[in-house]
Amino acid sequence: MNENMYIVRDVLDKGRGMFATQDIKRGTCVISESPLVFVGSNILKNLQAINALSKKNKKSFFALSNIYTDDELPQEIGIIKTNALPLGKESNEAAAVYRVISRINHSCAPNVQHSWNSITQMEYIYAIKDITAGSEILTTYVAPLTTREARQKTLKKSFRFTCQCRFCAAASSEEHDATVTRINECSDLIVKFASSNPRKAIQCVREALALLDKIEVGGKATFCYDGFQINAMYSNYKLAKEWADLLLETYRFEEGETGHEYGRYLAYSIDAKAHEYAGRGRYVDLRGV
Ligand SMILES: C[S@@+](CC[C@H](N)C(=O)[O-])C[C@H]1O[C@@H](n2cnc3c(N)ncnc32)[C@H](O)[C@@H]1O
Repeated sequence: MNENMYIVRDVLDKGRGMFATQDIKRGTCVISESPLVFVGSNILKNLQAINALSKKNKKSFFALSNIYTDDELPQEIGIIKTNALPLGKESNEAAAVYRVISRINHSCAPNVQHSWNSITQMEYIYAIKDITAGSEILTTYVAPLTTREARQKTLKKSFRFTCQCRFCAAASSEEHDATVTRINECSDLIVKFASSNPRKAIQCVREALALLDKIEVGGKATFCYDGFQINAMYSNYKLAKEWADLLLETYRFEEGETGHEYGRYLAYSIDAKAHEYAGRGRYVDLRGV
């Protein structure tokens, strides 16, 4: 763990939070950390897991914030509900609580992204944009490609605060909503056109990537994957290789080399034909799209 890149300190109206102590370049792993405790939907199991913690870890756990103090919940459950982060789909466990990572506050315009690695059993936090020394390190607690209303509703219900980020500010929320709505439309159009009109599908991939560049909330690797897959499917292997390289680079910036898809994407960049759908469609010239 690199303790020098950040500090955890009090922050006005948010409790504690994490701040950069130096300039951090996009793609840097800001922190990697093993969970204090794994948690799931079984309350009894959660309480037993917390009870089994070492004295030091128990102290760290009970030092975390609890926003559910008025709800007559056991303190342990309040802390879990405030601090647990979901793990990846490939994990046997649902979520985990961390001594340091659980201190990261929310923004709908985050500068870091979480990534769970089920082999190392660690959570990694990667900078998705350059972060200047002194800035707060912020992740998103909600799906970033949703409208302001939906994000605010979830944050209020689950975390009991109103986000004041630039995308929630009245002046820019309408434009941001229109952008995320269009990105989601592009996503649907890619699925619709992938098998009938691959040129149109690639156009939608490019449009979504350009819009994501504008709002910088991460999530570009998914579209790079679409670009790669469509080119591989219609036997445009030279282009597929270019998309696979872009996919690998984008994924490395978003999820790091510790991301669980990194090995698979590396294989595509070495050999675009490694994809299961490679050459499945009749050849369509996708050059110049
Ligand atoms: C996982 S904890 C984050 C660390 C917490 N601030 C602390 O003091 O330990 C989540 C809680 O932090 C606070 N929080 C996170 N992001 C916030 C934000 N953007 N504005 C206000 N409060 C925020 C809320 O109380 C939320 O329920």
